[in-house]
Amino acid sequence: MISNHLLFKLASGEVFGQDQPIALKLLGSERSIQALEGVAMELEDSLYPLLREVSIGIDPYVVFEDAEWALLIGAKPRGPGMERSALLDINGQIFAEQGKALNAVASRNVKVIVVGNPCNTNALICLKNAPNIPAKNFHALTRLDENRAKCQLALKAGVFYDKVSNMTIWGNHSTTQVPDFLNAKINGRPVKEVIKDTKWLEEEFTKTVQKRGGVLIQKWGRSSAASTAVSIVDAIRSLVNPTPEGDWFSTGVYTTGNPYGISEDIVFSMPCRSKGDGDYELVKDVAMDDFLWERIKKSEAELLAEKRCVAHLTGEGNAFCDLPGDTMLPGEM
Ligand SMILES: NC(=O)c1ccc[n+]([C@@H]2O[C@H](COP(=O)([O-])OP(=O)(O)OC[C@H]3O[C@@H](n4cnc5c(N)ncnc54)[C@H](O)[C@@H]3O)[C@@H](O)[C@H]2O)c1
Repeated sequence: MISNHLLFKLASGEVFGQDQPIALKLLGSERSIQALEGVAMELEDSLYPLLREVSIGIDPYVVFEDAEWALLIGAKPRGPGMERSALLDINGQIFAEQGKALNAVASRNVKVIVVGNPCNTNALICLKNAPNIPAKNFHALTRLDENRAKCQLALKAGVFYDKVSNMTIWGNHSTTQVPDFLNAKINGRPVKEVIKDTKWLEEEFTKTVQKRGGVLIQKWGRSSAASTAVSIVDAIRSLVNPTPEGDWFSTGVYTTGNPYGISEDIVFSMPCRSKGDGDYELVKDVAMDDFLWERIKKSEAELLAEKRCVAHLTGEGNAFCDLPGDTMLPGEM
């Protein structure tokens, strides 16, 4: 569903620019190969001037050859009654295999955006299986959460979305994620100066962002494929265009040497900036208070537990699953 929205945006030039020809290599599974053929036919029939190649396959070692960008979306949804630990294992295996394939055949400078859930831990599994590609090149998509948070703040303040900046999502792409209203700005002013309703900020806002995907599924009977595709476009564009002065974006990145004291060796969403060269730097001077830090620690604890649960897939010994409660993905209720 997500890919079907995204592919047409990629082919149109709205992501990498109108002067950038593009080759799309689509990885499917045995079950989805017919659907893939259908999508490829639709892409061909759209006569996009920038689209120079569409190829499909089910072997990541073939499909990922020389890839410059790997958008890892395919994964299994959590079925009724399935434990989060089971989902971590089933989908983790997909990302271990894809990490190995990227390591073997992709461009050495490939940028990887993991969308399939649980995306932070899948990204960690993927990068651990790709030791010859810099860990910095791997992202877990938390941009949809950022966009949802901006939308809620704009609605509450009665301003247009583009007036909301400096929006960080900290942590895991799950219901422990932390949308940061301490550092976000509206019209360049701290959110708390513009929205005086602290109770709303502390209680309603965070909950609304965390559960937005689940509410959407309940209403529409399917997940947020279109807005997720838009957020993948935003995530890529943030890496290939310079970040506006003073602003930043959120993305799940590998923690190594972060100034905030967040555990090393996990994939954690944090504020980042880019020069527009595909790379990024952490924003290192974001303010913390107890309320923010307490919630960040909860998301960190969840990610550390997820990591222990997939140790067999990251090459770190035997897995031990002690997940703190059965937290949800944002698309679940
Ligand atoms: N990070 C985010 O913000 C975010 C937001 C929404 C959804 N998601 C996640 O994105 C994923 C995809 O969502 P969707 O709505 O497009 O689901 P979908 O079920 O419509 O599509 C998933 C596709 O993946 C394919 N697939 C399964 N295993 C595969 C494998 N090993 N290799 C290649 N392809 C494989 C399936 O055949 C299917 O076509 C889910 O895991 C969902 O939870 C993440």
